[in-house]
Amino acid sequence: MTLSDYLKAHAGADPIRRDVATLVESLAEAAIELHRAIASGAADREGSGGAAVTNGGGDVQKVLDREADRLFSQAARRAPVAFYGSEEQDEAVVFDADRSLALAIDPLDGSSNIETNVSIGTIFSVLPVRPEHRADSATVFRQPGRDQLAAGFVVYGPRLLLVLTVGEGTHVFGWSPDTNTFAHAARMAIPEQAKEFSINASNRRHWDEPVLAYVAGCEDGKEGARGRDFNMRWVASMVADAYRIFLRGGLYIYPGDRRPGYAEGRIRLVYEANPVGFCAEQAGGAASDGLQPILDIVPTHLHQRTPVVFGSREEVLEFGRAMADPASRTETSSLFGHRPVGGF
Ligand SMILES: O=P(O)(O)OC[C@H]1O[C@](O)(COP(=O)(O)O)[C@@H](O)[C@@H]1O
Ligand SMILES: [Mg+2]
Ligand SMILES: [Mg+2]
Repeated sequence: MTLSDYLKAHAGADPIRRDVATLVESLAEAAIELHRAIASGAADREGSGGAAVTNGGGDVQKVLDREADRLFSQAARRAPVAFYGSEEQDEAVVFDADRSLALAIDPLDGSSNIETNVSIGTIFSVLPVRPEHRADSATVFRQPGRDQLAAGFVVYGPRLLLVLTVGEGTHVFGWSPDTNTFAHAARMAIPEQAKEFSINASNRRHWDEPVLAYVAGCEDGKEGARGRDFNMRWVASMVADAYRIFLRGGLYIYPGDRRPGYAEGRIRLVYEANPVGFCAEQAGGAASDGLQPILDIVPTHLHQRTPVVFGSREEVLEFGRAMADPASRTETSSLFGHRPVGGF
């Protein structure tokens, strides 16, 4: 089944679902274009002159970040998108407030890996536009992730893959260069148990006690309280870590830490944690900020950061227990260190 067939079957005669189908197809076309740009060596030309630019989040924008933003912005404009909120633009852009959808997007995820030929990606979240949003465009991206109509991510790796949920499970589609189409490959089911964890351990000295305690438990392996061994992986492209975790289980953790500006970690709620969280839940996994499911958080602004942990359901719960354990808690600064976890 092609992506197009899948979306048509989902949409039926429902006008909003048809709009979602049009948008997802348009994003998939832009992803193929970006894949071609990456494969052609555009990434190798990084740093070939021009002043460094930073986006609203303070991250350095690379040439490919801007090119990805241009491609997906055009794709959204061709589809029934009213509001376009991108990691690469300070403010949301209004295309036509009378249209039905809002798109929040991380056009290029894993930018630090661009020139190293490691998998990078695109993450997107589709939200409804209700009458109250038309008067004040800022409010449309304050909807909780639970309200998403569709979400997904593209992996530009050895294969070009699209992971998608429209609220009926999470599905992976693989692109074929022969037919130039995405074809359904599998419905994803994240294994309940994790054998791997993913965290940037170079930040260990900045972590709070509960995070230190959880990671120590994994590292202690069979000899420790967990009674089994864990492997560790960190690609530094969330899409690549997420796809591996969706396939074979595991836990991705980006906590708040004590570095200036990192009290709420690094990951953006609206266009990174929410779409991946929706895909994780729809694949039988879980996603939390340490206190509540990611999808229940009501965002305050487009570029808001959040601590995040997602992956195998049992391991997300286990992480939550470590966060709530008084024995591992101290009076520290970051969110995971302060907030009781559980009930997610
Ligand atoms: O550099 P760090 O701290 O390891 O963070 C890596 C994380 O940051 C991200 O690169 C953030 O995405 P961007 O490249 O879109 O800024 C994630 O993909 C990744 O998991
Ligand atoms: Mg990103
Ligand atoms: Mg990005």
